[in-house]
Amino acid sequence: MSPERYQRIRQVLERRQTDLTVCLENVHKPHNVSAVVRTCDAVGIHRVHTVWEKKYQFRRGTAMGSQQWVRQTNHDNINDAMAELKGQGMQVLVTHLSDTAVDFRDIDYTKPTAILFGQEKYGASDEAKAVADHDIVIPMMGMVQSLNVSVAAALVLYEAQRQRTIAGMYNTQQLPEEECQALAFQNGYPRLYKLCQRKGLPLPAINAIGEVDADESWWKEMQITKAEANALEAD
Ligand SMILES: C[S@@+](CC[C@H](N)C(=O)[O-])C[C@H]1O[C@@H](n2cnc3c(N)ncnc32)[C@H](O)[C@@H]1O
Repeated sequence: MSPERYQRIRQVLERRQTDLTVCLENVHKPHNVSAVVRTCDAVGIHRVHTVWEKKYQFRRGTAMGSQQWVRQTNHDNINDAMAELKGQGMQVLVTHLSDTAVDFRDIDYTKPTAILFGQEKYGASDEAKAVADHDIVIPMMGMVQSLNVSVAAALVLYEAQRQRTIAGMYNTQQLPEEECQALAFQNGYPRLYKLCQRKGLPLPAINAIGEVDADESWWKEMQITKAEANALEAD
């Protein structure tokens, strides 16, 4: 990859917010999942959590679309997802149309936060609502009862981004360096990455100008030379 592309990738990864996440509960329409994940990337979210009950599990592994920059953790059920997020010290917010819900702009998103969005037709489950720290709502003034889930996600996430920008939270790298290097290699050298995975080899480091920084034995085990690797990626 060119030094310019590597710099751009670094800039993105150094702004990733590991303590802000989204949980999609049975959000199953591919265009909605893709749209939410795209917004997550734009806001700097590193990882998205998904829960699909049995009838939606065909979505596993496919619904994230082309968004290879945002990591995904899939949970078998909502209780596991909630337990993991709470265990990470996150405040859990459930987006939910209720009279007792808090206006989404009144929340402090600079705290470690997980925001749950519910199924397109039925919304969030009772289990999710029961363990949430807050129900949050985007006030509705018109005739329609609710927004499209990806629109709701964009509004809430950009409020989080606004608050975090003011707090300077995009100025400090949160993502561990090892994870930055792994993502840079995976996306900067996709074919080499696949080969490396197939051979079960450790991921190499990337140097300051974006080159693969591996020793001779790694190249030998990959059965490819640096020149061949460059040609492979250039195709
Ligand atoms: C189309 S809505 C589901 C509507 C469902 N009948 C309900 O009562 O929750 C799908 C998801 O979008 C989000 N959403 C849509 N409009 C919202 C609003 N005004 N406030 C908060 N969340 C909203 C929620 O995550 C919701 O679960």
